[in-house]
Amino acid sequence: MASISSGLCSSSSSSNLIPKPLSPSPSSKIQSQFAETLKTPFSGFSIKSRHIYLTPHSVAREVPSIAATGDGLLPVAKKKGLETDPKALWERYTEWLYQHKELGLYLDVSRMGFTQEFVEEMEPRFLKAFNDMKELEKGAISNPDEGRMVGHYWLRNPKLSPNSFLRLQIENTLEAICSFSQDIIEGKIKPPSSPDGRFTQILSVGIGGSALGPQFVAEALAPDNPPLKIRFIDNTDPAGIDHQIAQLGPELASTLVIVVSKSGGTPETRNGLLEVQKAFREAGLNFAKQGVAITQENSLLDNTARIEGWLTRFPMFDWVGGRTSEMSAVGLLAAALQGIDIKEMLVGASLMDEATRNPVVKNNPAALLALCWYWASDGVGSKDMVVLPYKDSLLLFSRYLQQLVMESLGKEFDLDGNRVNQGLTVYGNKGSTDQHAYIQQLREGVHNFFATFIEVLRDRPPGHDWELEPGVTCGDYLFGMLQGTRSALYANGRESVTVTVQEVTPRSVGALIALYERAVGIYASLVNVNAYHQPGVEAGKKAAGEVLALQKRVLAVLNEASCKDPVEPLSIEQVADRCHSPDDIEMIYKIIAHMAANDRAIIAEGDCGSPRSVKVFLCECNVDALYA
Ligand SMILES: O=P(O)(O)OC[C@H]1O[C@](O)(CO)[C@@H](O)[C@@H]1O
Repeated sequence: MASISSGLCSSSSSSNLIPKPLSPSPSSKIQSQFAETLKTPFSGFSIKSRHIYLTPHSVAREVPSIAATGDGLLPVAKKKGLETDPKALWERYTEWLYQHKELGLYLDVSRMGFTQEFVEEMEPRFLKAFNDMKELEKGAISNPDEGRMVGHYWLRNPKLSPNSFLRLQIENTLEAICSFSQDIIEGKIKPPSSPDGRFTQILSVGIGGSALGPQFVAEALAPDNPPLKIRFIDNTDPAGIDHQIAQLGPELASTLVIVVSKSGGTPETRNGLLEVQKAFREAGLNFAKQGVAITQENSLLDNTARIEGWLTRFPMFDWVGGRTSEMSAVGLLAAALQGIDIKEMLVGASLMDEATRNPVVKNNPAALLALCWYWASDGVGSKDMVVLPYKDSLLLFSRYLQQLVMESLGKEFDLDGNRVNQGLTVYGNKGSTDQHAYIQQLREGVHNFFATFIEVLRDRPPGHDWELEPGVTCGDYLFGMLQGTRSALYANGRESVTVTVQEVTPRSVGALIALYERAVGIYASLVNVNAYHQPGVEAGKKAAGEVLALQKRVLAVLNEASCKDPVEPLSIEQVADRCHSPDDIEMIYKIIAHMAANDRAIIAEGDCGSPRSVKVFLCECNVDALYA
């Protein structure tokens, strides 16, 4: 059982990786049966020969090298211009391996096929990118469309802030997060009607950048028995919301609800809040005494929380974007309440920030990543990035990166107004689980990706490992799967990057976040797009608003017909005409089908499968609405 790190806001050594008790090893009989079932390791891909052949009674034998095999597919790598000679590959590996000693982090780009000429050609662009990042950190308006500074780097090093006002804001907020979480954990701030007088659960309501970071960090770092457990409402799916509330059950009384929205007006988050407030009312609880808001000053949410007298409010700064907000109150409050050492996260990020300011590409891990992305995708997103963390606790890293990378880089226009339709597609779950899902296609199918392996060297807390067959632990298999997949992909011409950390700790997670934040910033400069706005999301939001406005008109028309005596069922065409929206007929049909599926409309004739035959009226006539 892992215990929580004692000083959640201390910057001393972490970690939540307190050794778990040793689980008893299976009896020797079970062990040998188990070993039998594992006789053919790595059967999911074709590494039939390797230097060390992992069988239950392994004997090192002379076999062809992993790098040089992959089922004899080496020529494919060669044809694709990739280095294939094992010695030359080793040379390339050692020459390009980036190491951050203090963080224990490595970046291996040797399995990307970029050439020296390419690196040299990219030099001027990198010079510009480094300069852009420097200006950004100094407080330039690096998000020109929104007229905003971009300051997530200041969050982990407030001294860098362009003025002392911002610096104080950051420091005070951190201070407030630490003392508030301490008070909650120690029971100094209590829920009003909980029997044992302590908050036990967090319900975090937010979406996108206001959810993905906290979700990733909770999964990666929360101890097995955190002081407060966390749940998320990150959608406007009523069934999903009901599920979260039902799971809390009577613990709703000891749930701290954190509502997170930078803008304070995101509809999904507002809906989540209203649903949760309803659940509180129904349970006879006072929401305000258990509610916390994280939002920009004077936003709708901020004003609501202030007027209703919520427990407290934390600021979200104008100059921090949602997808880079993990080190702001958005990520830190939830993490601290779960007993995660947030100062260690900040130290990790700050160390990485320092390293990624290095103006020499080879010595700058974020620049190296950006170089690889550019190389693999021709600087136009022609290949996808598949992120494969080989560690269960990092499962959500790929989802987190998906927003960070795709919302930042996926842009129609560049900074000069040219239509470029830029982007870099990111997906992935975790290894070796994905070995048994989609890696088949990665190795042999359409070649439209490059991979990023995330490797964690420490399998388990020290002293807890055991050999499930002679000389081999469970973690060795995970390691073998990663290395084997990397080799097998490469042998078939599929490039990859490997990021290695020693352990999953607050420090390494902070560093990983900072590494990718900077890589995105640099890459955006390389391809000349604004990484810090998201105009494309607005189109969908606007269209959603229009659908809801149309639904109100449909309801009014149907209500009028349904209040007649006798009730007048209407065809879809009639509804569209009466709404003065004949061109929206398809949407009107969908609105009606949705209402019918939710018992709010009655299909009098026909069925939803044949739209033209449908005649519809409402379940109830709303007389008040007639005169509204
Ligand atoms: O924190 P907010 O303002 O609720 O926004 C949530 C998310 O919505 C977006 O603005 C996109 O719609 C993201 O960029 C952001 O992370």
